Amino acid sequence: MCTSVIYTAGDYYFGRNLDLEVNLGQEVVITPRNKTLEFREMPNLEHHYAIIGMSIVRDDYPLYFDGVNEKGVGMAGLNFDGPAHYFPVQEGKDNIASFELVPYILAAASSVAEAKKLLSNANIANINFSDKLQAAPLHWIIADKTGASVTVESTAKGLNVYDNPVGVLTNNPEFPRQLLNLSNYRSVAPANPANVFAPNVDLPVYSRGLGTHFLPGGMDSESRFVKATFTKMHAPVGNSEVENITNYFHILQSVEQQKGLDEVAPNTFEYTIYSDGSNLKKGIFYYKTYENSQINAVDMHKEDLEASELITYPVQNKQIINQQN
Ligand SMILES: C[C@H](CCC(=O)NCC(=O)O)[C@H]1CC[C@H]2[C@@H]3[C@H](O)C[C@@H]4C[C@H](O)CC[C@]4(C)[C@H]3CC[C@]12C
Repeated sequence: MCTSVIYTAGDYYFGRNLDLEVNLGQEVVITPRNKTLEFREMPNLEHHYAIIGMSIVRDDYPLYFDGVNEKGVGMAGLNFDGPAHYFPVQEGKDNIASFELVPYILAAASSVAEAKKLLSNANIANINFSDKLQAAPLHWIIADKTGASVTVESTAKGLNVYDNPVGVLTNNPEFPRQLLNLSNYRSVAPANPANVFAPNVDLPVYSRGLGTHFLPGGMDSESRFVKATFTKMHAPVGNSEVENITNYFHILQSVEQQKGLDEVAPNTFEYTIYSDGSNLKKGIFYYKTYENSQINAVDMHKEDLEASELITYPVQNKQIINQQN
């Protein structure tokens, strides 16, 4: 499972947890402005916005899991196994393969509004990257540096672009149901609750935090959607970049999947392989991994964004303990 969140704290931060049972060997990949982006059914883009994000690279093509562009638009693909449906190539439509969607949007959209325009005539085409890399059933969240956010879902009913008022995405079920489910948690609050349950009975406030007693804590997608939304909505605003990115990772960690808790096959466990968060205005990509609790950063503006070849940084996976004596 995965969780993706946009957090507002003066600047805007966007990223995700990637939860899976296997490490696919992703790296931090920068696609500079003059790297030609090829699309199967759409014209190639020789010049476009620069992109940074987590990706694997196959045949010199960046298969982004999530990323942000230099205009402050962020996008992530999350598992949507079941409802996801891609269609045959359709005449008269903008046919985009699912694996192309992140580079297609981030290359050309400078806002969520522009992303919506790019999607207005889109058909998510059922095209595999290769025989080995078949299309993954995904849905997507797009967010920008104004805080706007949409969810993109291609189901048997067609392509839906939903406004996302909470700026959070996890996995199934379809987005409108995830949103409606939040109503079940209207009474969850940071403060201890008043006794409206049985006002004539003495119900002692025996613990701090009773307002969150019914906050879900499961690994499942609905639970993570509720918990990440609640945590984000009440996250403090920091006074510095370091404070903000620290807060951001705490939001993601509220729905971290620890090893051993989510068995997806006998003795095989999904866990949070990495968490990342980018400052959408500054183009700085931060990440940590399950093994490495340190926050690492790659600043896209420290690279030659006019270049024409992909730039990659290996993920730092080694835990470095700050030995104090
Ligand atoms: C499985 C994860 C989503 C995390 C998640 O929700 N996990 C588990 C679950 O809930 O079941 C998705 C996110 C991005 C996806 C990858 C990207 O879309 C890029 C690429 C696209 C190709 O069509 C398939 C492979 C490949 C490399 C995808 C494999 C599946 C990934 C890694």
